[in-house]
Amino acid sequence: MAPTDLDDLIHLPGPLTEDAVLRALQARFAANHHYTNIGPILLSLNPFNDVGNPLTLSSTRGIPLNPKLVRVVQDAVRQQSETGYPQAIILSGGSGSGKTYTSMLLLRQLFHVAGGGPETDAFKHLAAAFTVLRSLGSAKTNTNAESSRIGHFIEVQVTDGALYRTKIHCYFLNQTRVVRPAKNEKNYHIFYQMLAGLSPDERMKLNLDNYSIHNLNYLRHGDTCQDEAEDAARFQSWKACLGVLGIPFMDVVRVLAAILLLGNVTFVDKQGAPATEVAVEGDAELAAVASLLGVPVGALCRGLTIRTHNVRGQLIKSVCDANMSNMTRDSLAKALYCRTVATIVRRANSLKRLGSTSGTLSSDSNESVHNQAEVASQHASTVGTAGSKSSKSMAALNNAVRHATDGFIGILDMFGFEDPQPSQLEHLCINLCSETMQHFYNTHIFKSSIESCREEGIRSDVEVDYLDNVPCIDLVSSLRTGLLSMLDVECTVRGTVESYIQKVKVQHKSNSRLYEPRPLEARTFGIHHYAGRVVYDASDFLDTNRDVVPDDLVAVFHKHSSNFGFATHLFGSELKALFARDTAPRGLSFRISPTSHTDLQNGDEPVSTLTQDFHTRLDNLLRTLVHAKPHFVRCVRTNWCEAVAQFERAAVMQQFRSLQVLETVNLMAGGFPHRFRFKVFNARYRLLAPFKRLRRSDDRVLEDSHTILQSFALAQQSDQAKESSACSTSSVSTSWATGKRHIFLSEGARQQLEEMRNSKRHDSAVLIQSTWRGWHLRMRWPALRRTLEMQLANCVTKNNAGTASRPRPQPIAGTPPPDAAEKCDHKMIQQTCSLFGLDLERPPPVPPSRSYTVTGNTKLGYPQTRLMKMAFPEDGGVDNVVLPKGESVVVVGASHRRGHLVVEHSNCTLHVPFQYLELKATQQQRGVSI
Ligand SMILES: Nc1ncnc2c1ncn2[C@@H]1O[C@H](COP(=O)(O)OP(=O)(O)OP(=O)(O)O)[C@@H](O)[C@H]1O
Repeated sequence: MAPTDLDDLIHLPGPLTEDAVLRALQARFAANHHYTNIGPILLSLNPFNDVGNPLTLSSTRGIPLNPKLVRVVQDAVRQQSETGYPQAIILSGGSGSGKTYTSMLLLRQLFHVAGGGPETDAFKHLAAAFTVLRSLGSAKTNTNAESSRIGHFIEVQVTDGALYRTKIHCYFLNQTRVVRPAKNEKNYHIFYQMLAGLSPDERMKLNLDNYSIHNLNYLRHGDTCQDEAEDAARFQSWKACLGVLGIPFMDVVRVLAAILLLGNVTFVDKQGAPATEVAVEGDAELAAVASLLGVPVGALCRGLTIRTHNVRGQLIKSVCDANMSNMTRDSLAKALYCRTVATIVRRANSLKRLGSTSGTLSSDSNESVHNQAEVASQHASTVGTAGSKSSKSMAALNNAVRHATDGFIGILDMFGFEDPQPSQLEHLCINLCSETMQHFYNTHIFKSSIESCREEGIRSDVEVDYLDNVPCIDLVSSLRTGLLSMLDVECTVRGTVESYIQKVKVQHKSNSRLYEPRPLEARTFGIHHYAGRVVYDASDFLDTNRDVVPDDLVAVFHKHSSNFGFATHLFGSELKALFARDTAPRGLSFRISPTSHTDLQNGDEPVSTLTQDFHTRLDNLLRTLVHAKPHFVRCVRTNWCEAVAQFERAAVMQQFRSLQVLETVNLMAGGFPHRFRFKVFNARYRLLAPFKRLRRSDDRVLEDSHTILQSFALAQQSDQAKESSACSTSSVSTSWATGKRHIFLSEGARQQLEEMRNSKRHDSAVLIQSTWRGWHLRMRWPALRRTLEMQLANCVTKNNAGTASRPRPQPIAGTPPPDAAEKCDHKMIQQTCSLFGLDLERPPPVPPSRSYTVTGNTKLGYPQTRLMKMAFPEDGGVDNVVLPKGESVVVVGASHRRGHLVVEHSNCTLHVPFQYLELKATQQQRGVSI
């Protein structure tokens, strides 16, 4: 087999080595095959030939979908429908490896299969939400010009076979970027798009008429290159999409403009003045920010520079120094930004049931809806027989129904692993997330299969040695001694960065995952991650982790002093908690990121830190994922510089090692990566065994499993005999093993079983369909034949009269050409004919003419009296017998000529086409009702 045809790496011939895998993939890449399977896992290579795509649902419209991506979606939809279990398509890989690109294609396909396609309101709504969120949540980084800085999980809920609703869960927004984009990187795309796309009038209203990327502090310190035309176009579609979501455009841009202008407000310590005063540089900008946020400028200035302290119950006010004031200003900018994003996500998710506009599952999945009900009823019946109390079984039934119908299909596109210089606390969180996803993959693919083989005494031919990244996750996030927990403690005791680093080094001095980078610096440490080493600069760790805005500042947005409802709404929960008591402000600190109202009721301290919050979100995500069936898509970038179609072996190899591609190929080709409970195995594959040999009772499941496997082995032997001449060199195992509770299957065996199952189901479907079609056609044949004869007779008459020749039969308009795959196989036709005793060579016999006619709901026998609708024959007739128009004639029966009736008139017998004769209901001609 040519390497380019090798679409599953488990069939790689010869010894499985890193070099062989790389060579095969490079050959496929050169032939434009960017997707390759490793059993059920999909490996995607990013060719970078669409850099510059805004990566929204709309911008990926014209991209042809690879069949392998279609398969991933179809599998997820089918499995969700068959089992009722939620499904999660998990995309992983480093930054720039193509996760977002692929997730957009998958989401489009998911709508195509389960959501009624791109014309539904649900799709348009989600597409609009994505366009809005992409601009707000993506930015140019050193490695990716369209890097997602929000991790998201898109949940598509499917109920009763129809898409019920979509939900976007966003995890963690990189806040520091809003106020301090790293060197050569950019702030969030929306700011650049806004500056390029606002009309002069809008710019004036937003006080931005004299500003550009080059004089706005939050933008000018990063990369300032811009494609204005492109940004302006993106801004127009962003604006339109806000409208689709029903979010007032002016409200959002007022906040964004205020953030940009806040960056130009700088507090400096007054020279020679008492330490209690700071001066403002950028009064005009401060006034503009206040007017944009609808608050008095004095109140805003006080909110930024004055802090209330609660000293043993006594409230004391103090003036902050310039440094503190500038930090508060940055906190406000971050809070405004991430709360605006959160509000938009909430708004996008608030669409309730999608009503008539939602699509239904395609025919492939309709069958599955039926299966869901079956699964539910199976749950119910088991519970019903076992449970004693009816209420219990009712609850179980409800649960089962909910379980069967409330599943979702999710697409997870989290941030990719990255190593910017310097790496900050938020990068540590992003890399922890990446580590956690890698651990999830390891557990699902390697750990669970290796451990269950060991538990049930199954020996596999290959020993898979994978790298477990638990030590690294423990180092960062273990409950007491993890770096993040220690950081929380340091924030509580008001420690310093140096003391924090010192404590970390002492605590983890023997941990090989932690290392000291060279040259030695007091504020840095290095971590050996699964995807490489990263040096972190902890200078801002404590402040970033505290993540607070003082209540003095939040209080400014209370509706008493603010006339801009949107800004008040952004701090809604905090304002409610703050003004629930008489004194406000009273020295509280709130989180920069939005906090729920319930969390705020717990006391006067901020409920969590940035890293605790991140942890909680990650935990929630994992809780969702462990209940779902995962479908992994592993993304790999083919070079580090976003060059089109360039396969750099070193870059790919590095990612292969971190993603453990070779280990995965080894396991899939030679191990037992799949296991089924006996009952589940039987339910899925029993159609492969002879029906009569199966016991189909609960206590004989093992016996039935063996029977099925025997049939499978026989089929394998006959296949092998056929293929022996092909002399395949693939080393893929097609073996299985029976354990104590499970049947263990190699990937090769699973693929063969699935192939046989599909072909059996296909053959059976063809048999049923052809049988039914045969029966149906025979039932219609008499009428069909009469019509055809009539048409023939008419044509012949016209031909004889020298008029137009018989027209060629035309295809029925709109009928697609027959699909080759749908053609009945000849063997099947033979089987059907022999089943019904039909002769293959001759058409079915034409049934005799009926001895009655049907009018309305009445059967009327012969003879009948009818009226001539027009003269017959029109040309005078052979014996000069003419039936004039309006003449009453006696019809004695149906003619042997199709479509004609026999009329007795003046001792002559005439065969008259029935359209010449009108049936008149008379007293004498009463028929039988049918
Ligand atoms: N299959 C593909 N074909 C063509 N271009 C692609 C493909 N996949 C990705 N790209 C391009 O590569 C770049 C990086 O892709 P993308 O942003 O999806 O990566 P990512 O893994 O989501 O990165 P991050 O984790 O930083 O968000 C984008 O410019 C995208 O247009």
